[in-house]
Amino acid sequence: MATDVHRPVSPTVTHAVQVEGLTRSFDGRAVIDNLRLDVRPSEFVALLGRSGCGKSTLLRILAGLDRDIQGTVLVPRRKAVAFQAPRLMPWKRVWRNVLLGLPGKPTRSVAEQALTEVGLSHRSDAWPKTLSGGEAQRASLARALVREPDLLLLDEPFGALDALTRIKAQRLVGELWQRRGCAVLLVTHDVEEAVLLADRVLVMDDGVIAHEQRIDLDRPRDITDPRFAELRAGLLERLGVDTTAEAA
Ligand SMILES: Nc1ncnc2c1ncn2[C@@H]1O[C@H](COP(=O)(O)OP(=O)(O)OP(=O)(O)O)[C@@H](O)[C@H]1O
Repeated sequence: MATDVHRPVSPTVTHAVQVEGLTRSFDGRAVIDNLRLDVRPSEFVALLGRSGCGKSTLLRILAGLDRDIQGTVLVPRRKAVAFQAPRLMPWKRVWRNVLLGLPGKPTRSVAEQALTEVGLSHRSDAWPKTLSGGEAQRASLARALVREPDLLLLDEPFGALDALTRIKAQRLVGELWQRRGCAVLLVTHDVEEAVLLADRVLVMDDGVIAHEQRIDLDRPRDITDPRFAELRAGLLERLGVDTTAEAA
């Protein structure tokens, strides 16, 4: 019999995420089908996969936003999620958005600290509509950080940003991860981003983790390193992208 367990675990255990036999169906179709996934504490894992393969569904389940599942999902109590759309409340100033939903009565200084960490303290009093795309995304990251997560779930957080802002945001997330030491699960469409940031890249297909690639390159990573290009090409191939034209 399948178990339905979605409970927080102590962050001192050997896993930040432990998923077994996870199945999620929509209208009788299993989008996630008996999936197994382990993420170690402090590990940075990137999740790739063709559009519609179930990446966001998996992330929502890990975030506790979808509990209509079969299987076992163990995640830390302290977790936070940031989505592609920053989801800021337009009627609250940036610092109040950062504290939104936090339990207790957090002081402004808690928000200020997180905003400083993402380089946005100068926009603390601003209204969300006055922020640039990159600033709004950093506010969203600050909102995740004030939760002091043991697990940070990122769903295409840089997807809507222009190329330069995206590079800066990627660098920021890499720095935050190294400083905070939390586990990160990053859903992305960008293979280069995955190889740049992750310890391990997973490729999802047919409702399971179909492929796993460890990235054993020193940090900060050099995208001109031939080994970087090799890993990138291997993953693109796994995703069914023909890279021969690129190589020619
Ligand atoms: N609430 C829902 N009701 C019905 N079907 C859903 C629901 N949520 C997701 N699905 C379906 O589940 C499948 C996986 O969706 P999901 O958003 O997880 O994919 P994804 O891999 O994140 O896609 P993308 O990369 O395009 O964001 C899709 O076929 C989607 O239509």
